[in-house]
Amino acid sequence: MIAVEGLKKSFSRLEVLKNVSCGFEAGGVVSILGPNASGKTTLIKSILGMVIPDSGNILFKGRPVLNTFDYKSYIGYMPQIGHYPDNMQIGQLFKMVVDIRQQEASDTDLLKTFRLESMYQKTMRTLSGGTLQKVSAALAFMFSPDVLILDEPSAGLDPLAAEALKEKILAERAKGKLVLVTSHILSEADEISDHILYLFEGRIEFYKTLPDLKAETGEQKLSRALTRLLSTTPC
Ligand SMILES: Nc1ncnc2c1ncn2[C@@H]1O[C@H](COP(=O)(O)OP(=O)(O)OP(=O)(O)O)[C@@H](O)[C@H]1O
Repeated sequence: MIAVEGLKKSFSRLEVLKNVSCGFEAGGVVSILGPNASGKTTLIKSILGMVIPDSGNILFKGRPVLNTFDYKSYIGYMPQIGHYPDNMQIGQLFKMVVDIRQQEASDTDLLKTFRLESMYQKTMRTLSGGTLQKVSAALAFMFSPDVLILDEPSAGLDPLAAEALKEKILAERAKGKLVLVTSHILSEADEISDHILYLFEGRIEFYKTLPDLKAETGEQKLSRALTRLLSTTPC
């Protein structure tokens, strides 16, 4: 579905992605893990065309994405922190997105689960951080995209909302969707992931299936498997 080939990106003199190559297939959840500043968000923003790499290629369904836009309609993106117009109401935001897409929402599960419809009159600047996250999540899933890219999706969500989002991710994966998730919450990654991609200082330290990772380390939990595997690498 997505191929990343020899991706390099620097911000001034800081090399953030150092020759990253990986592929992501449909029908699975890939958790992109790694310490702060290891390049996780830069990698997903490169896939989304929000960061322009210095070199390397990104292919979506076999076609290079650089300077193209169409492929983005197949991707639902939930940013780490959603930025929306301060004075816009939640209802206006959803209407605006539907108008821009010229397409009715085909998946309103999270709108209902998070009871956002009852908050349509609230303006974005009055929302709590967690409610903003719920809005971002509902938007990401709204048009039933083939690929979901979720940047620390449960950060700031209350436990029930985080659980609901996890269930939604698993339901979409069961439909054959590809879900890329960055996270620092290992228990959550343990429950939802098919693959773990671990970035360290802009390089892929490893990219393995979760069962392989556990078998290789002899551990049952992802957190312990990572500790064993990365005992010489700071987390
Ligand atoms: N637009 C930018 N300009 C300058 N530096 C940037 C920019 N975007 C990211 N960086 C730097 O690139 C490095 C990697 O950032 P990135 O957000 O990809 O890390 P991350 O692995 O997602 O981190 P975290 O786990 O903290 O979210 C950091 O040192 C960050 O400060």
